[in-house]
Amino acid sequence: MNHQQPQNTLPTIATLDDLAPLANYSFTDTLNADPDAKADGADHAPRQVFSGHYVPVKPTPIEDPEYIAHSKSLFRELGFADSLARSEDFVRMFSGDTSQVPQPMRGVGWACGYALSIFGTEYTQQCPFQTGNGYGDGRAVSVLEAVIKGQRWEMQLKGGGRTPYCRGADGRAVLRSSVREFLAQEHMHALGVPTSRSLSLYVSKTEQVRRPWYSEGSHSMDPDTMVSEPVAISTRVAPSFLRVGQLELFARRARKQEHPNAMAELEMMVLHLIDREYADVIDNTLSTAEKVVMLAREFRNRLTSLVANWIRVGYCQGNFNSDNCAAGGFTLDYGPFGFCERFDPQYQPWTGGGQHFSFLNQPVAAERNFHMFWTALRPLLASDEVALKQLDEIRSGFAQVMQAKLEAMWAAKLGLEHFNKELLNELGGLMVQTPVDYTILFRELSNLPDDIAPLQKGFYQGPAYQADPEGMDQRWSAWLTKWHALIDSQSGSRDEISQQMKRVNPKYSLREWLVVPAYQQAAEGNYELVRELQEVMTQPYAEQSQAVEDKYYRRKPSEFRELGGVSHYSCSS
Ligand SMILES: Nc1ncnc2c1ncn2[C@@H]1O[C@H](COP(=O)(O)OP(=O)(O)OP(=O)(O)O)[C@@H](O)[C@H]1O
Ligand SMILES: [Mg+2]
Repeated sequence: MNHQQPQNTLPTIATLDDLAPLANYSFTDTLNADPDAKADGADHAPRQVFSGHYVPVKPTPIEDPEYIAHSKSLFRELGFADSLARSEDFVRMFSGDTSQVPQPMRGVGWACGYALSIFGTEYTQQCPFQTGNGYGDGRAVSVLEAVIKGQRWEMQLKGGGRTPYCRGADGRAVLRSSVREFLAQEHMHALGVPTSRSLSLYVSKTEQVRRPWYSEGSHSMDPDTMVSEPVAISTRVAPSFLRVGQLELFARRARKQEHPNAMAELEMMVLHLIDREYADVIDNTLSTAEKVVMLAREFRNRLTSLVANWIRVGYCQGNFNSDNCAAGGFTLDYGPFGFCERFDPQYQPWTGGGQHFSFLNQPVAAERNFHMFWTALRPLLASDEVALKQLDEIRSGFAQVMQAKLEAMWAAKLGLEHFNKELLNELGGLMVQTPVDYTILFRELSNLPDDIAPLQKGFYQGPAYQADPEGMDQRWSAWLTKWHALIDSQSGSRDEISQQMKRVNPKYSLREWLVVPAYQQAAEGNYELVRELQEVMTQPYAEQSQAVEDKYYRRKPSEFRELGGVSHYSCSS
């Protein structure tokens, strides 16, 4: 993804009519539609989809939409005027009513099927038909592909109504989860982590749906009540929304020879992925076999960088299944995510997620997804032994590349030119035992403090610390002395090292207890806090004002510990 777009060009798109001529639908124009689909896109009941890459679907608009927010930085990058976000026809389209879009935009969008693997194991039980033919975008509907300033973007409504993949659910996203996803995507972008982006967020003033959730003050792991929540549509934007699970679906069909076109559909999908996400690094004139090998190498490169970045900023995806793993190597699906506060290698905010998807296990989870990706590509190289061997070597080298990226990341977080295993392990032990606030600790270290007093701002003081505070403080001091000795042996000045550390250790992270009041107030029609969080969290490395620091640069208050809906949550849909 291109994250370094010029920020200062004047807006050129002030109306939907300005945007319309840029529409260019490569996905639906080059790939296969489901032959059983309805041409008018009125395809809103669960059913099996046996072949084809997509189903044409008309989104279902939310009732009485109201503007909450748009991403000013994405608007700037796209050359959209800010006023567009509140204009009538833009609001209509991005709250799901595509019946009046100006041509050559199309009123019918599309949804895609995908397969699911959890931690490297294929599943079909989640499909209502037990075949895998009913699983895919159940509430995500793409409504536009456009080439803007030379770059192709796809725009997808989340919560845009039922599709054939809805599995009997309502096709909606509630305001709570939409606010979280909207804020998190732009926060991650500002953190320098590749991600789908947020375009806009609209809520319905009248339409609500019921969801299981936590009663006030509940410490239950699972939701203990049902609540009515307003529905919302957030639009997310990315070069494509192709997932590892999507390749898997076509590879499974090819492997089982489910229909005569299955292998051809797999190859089309893979070549389309290369066009959409890898055109800048994979030469279009190469043979398919050469392209596939390069794709695997480049995806390995992106995926390992991505996960190292997640750990750098304290992000836990929570449910890193292959269907939540974008084949372009960026973050996708901000449902069960969370940012680590009290450091715990096994931090996992999603109650349904399991330890295998916990914070520091994400490199292993990524390797499982990469394994499924590799499995899906292999059939395409069946007749080319040399290419197959290259592909297999890329697969087997994953752990080594991942390790190298992690070591470089930890070294950078500590301002070191070289990774030092012993130093990191000692620090890790202290971080767990104390325990510390992940963000605050590294940010305070970035000031290269002479003693541990500033670090104590991030101490939660658990039982081990309380049992022997002086002993623990001494261990921290001893560690700090060792670290300082390494820092001082390096070439850069202290000031340079500090500045560099502050570029990799954010000051602000999207703490869940700060997001909760924002979506609660939004449900009452007050969007101030959502917009304030958007401001603060899109400049996560900046010091910002004293008032912002006092409010947002804080350990998690103890009253939120183990609180349902704050410290943990069931899949937030
Ligand atoms: N309310 C709903 N109606 C229809 N389908 C749903 C609903 N909630 C989730 N799904 C579907 O269930 C599957 C698993 O849900 P998950 O929480 O991973 O996805 P999501 O957050 O909706 O989607 P995405 O991965 O597109 O961000 C997805 O395929 C999703 O489309
Ligand atoms: Mg998902």
